[in-house]
Amino acid sequence: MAPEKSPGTAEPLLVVAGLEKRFGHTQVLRGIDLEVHRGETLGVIGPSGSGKSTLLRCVNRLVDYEGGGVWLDGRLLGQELHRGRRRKLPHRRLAAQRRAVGMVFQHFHLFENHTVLGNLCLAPQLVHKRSRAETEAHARELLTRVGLADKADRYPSQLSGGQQQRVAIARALTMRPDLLLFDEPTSALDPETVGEVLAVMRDLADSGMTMVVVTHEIGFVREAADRIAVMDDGRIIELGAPSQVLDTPAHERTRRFLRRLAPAASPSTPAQQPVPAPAAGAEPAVRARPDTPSR
Ligand SMILES: Nc1ncnc2c1ncn2[C@@H]1O[C@H](COP(=O)(O)OP(=O)(O)OP(=O)(O)O)[C@@H](O)[C@H]1O
Repeated sequence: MAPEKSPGTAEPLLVVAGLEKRFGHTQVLRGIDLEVHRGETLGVIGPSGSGKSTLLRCVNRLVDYEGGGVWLDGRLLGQELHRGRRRKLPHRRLAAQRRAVGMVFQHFHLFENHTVLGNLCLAPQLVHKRSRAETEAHARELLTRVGLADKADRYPSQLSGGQQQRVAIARALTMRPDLLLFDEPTSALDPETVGEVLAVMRDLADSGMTMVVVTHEIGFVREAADRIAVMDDGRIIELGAPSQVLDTPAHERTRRFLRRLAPAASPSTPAQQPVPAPAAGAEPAVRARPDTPSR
């Protein structure tokens, strides 16, 4: 039985303990234990269907789970104790908790009939009730951070996929989240725009944002992640430093997964060229997709 208070004394920002998730009769998560510390970037890799996206969706409570728990900054997310039993939080309190966890999806989900600036201002204006000027100033600051200061008045359809995803990242940041989750943020992009999105993510990681990144971009996690978790069949089978997991994997299933990827990911191949960080206010340098899974 998972504890009601976050386990351990090191006070990680995110604690996942004993997480179990089923879809119908299919057990998708089989007891996930995970801690992510403040400022840490955790990469999550693994074969298709191993439960990576479901893990993220349980963390930000897009889906319910059957066992275990998720704690952010020591608080059990989405549930409360009532007469000694756990029960779901009322919607309003759940929504408030969820704001602390930003999420960037594979698809950008931008509002097509709003400008880039409008997309960034919608949620903060509704939720924080800040002045329009203050919200816009923060949005423009974030657009500069993702290298799109000059695109504030464009509509999403006027941007490339990579630029739209950078807007989606900036939008996630408007709520000033404590934790940012990325669910395969580059897998829907044209190869030529993948690098610019990875560069923005790298910049965020360097700035101390706490991030969990589900990705097949092994070159990115090798460089940018502090640790990598390998998922297989609903379990974390391996967790460690990128060099340890990618170059000397302990688990045969990790070795098999890495062998199926492009050579750049395979154990004992040299690290790739670093992902360029974007200069403030400038378009991040574009680079080719570092590796593509051969699934
Ligand atoms: N809403 C759902 N209803 C039923 N089954 C689901 C649902 N979402 C996911 N699954 C199943 O859960 C398992 C894990 O899916 P999940 O998307 O978490 O894996 P993944 O590791 O992220 O895969 P991929 O790398 O292909 O995105 C799969 O067998 C999937 O079919």
